[in-house]
Amino acid sequence: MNFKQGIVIGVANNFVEVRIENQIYSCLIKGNLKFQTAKILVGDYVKVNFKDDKNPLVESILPRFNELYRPSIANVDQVLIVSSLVNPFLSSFLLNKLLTIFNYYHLKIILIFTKIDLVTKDNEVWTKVKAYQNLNLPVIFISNVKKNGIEDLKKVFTNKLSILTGTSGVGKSSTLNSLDNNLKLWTQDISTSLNRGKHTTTKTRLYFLHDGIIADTPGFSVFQLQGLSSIDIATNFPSFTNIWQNCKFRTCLHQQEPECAIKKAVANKIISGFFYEDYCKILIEFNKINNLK
Ligand SMILES: Nc1nc2c(ncn2[C@@H]2O[C@H](COP(=O)(O)OP(=O)(O)OP(=O)(O)O)[C@@H](O)[C@H]2O)c(=O)[nH]1
Ligand SMILES: [Zn+2]
Repeated sequence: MNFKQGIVIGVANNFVEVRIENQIYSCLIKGNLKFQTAKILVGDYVKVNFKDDKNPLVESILPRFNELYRPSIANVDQVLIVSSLVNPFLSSFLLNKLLTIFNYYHLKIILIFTKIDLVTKDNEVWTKVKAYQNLNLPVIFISNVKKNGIEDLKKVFTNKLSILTGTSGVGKSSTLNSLDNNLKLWTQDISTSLNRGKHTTTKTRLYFLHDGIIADTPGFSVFQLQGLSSIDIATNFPSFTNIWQNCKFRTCLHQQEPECAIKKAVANKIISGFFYEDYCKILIEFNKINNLK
């Protein structure tokens, strides 16, 4: 038997692309794996059988340590959330949604603020940025124009599988290019090297640069907190951590309930007002979508 282990970097209808020792192979999937409920995901470690040189065959999936849906991806070490400070102006509403969902998944989060070259010292964005710095998450400021902060960024994703996410126009592609300006070139090489005719790969794809892996996952920008309950939002919202536990009721949604520790912390400015305002808006939106009210 000639087995090798690799990581799935792209999934198509009837085959997957697997990276094994710096090489990319398109592999067929063993029949019984196709019908399993736990389908192969990007990020999966798989065992590939090379007994037939032309058609390497994925024999089994190794156990996952986590998995996300929409986009589907397995074995994620950390999430890099990219937000621009200006152009477009930092959207705390979107950022807070992303933080809520990733807190819920217990993922390590790193905040990346781009376009620092466009922001003056007296810009009002700094008030919000300070509030994010108080969340005790790693924060990296970068400029893709002046190439500031890029070395710091390289360090955080070394030896990790990181998801890069953020809304349109915040500078995700520019950031990937700052990390490695050959990236675009050789990702094109990969897709043209697969001569299996027309195929539709899912949008999630892994890129290897320096000593890390980055997943490009456009799907997160439109997420609507699927899969979470209102209590999940109330307990995973950024800046509420370690405070909501003091609410009188375990099911407190921090609205009209008596003895709410979150509302008290907002009144005492321990939690910044904009966090609570965003939270209320997100809850209203969530209830509308779920037809609860
Ligand atoms: N001044 C300045 N402009 C930047 C910076 N980063 C990105 N930009 C510009 O912002 C615009 C959007 O950047 P992209 O990298 O395409 O953003 P994106 O997040 O990949 O956008 P989508 O592909 O739509 O998701 C481009 O015009 C970039 O040149 C930065 O650090 N400073
Ligand atoms: Zn409460």
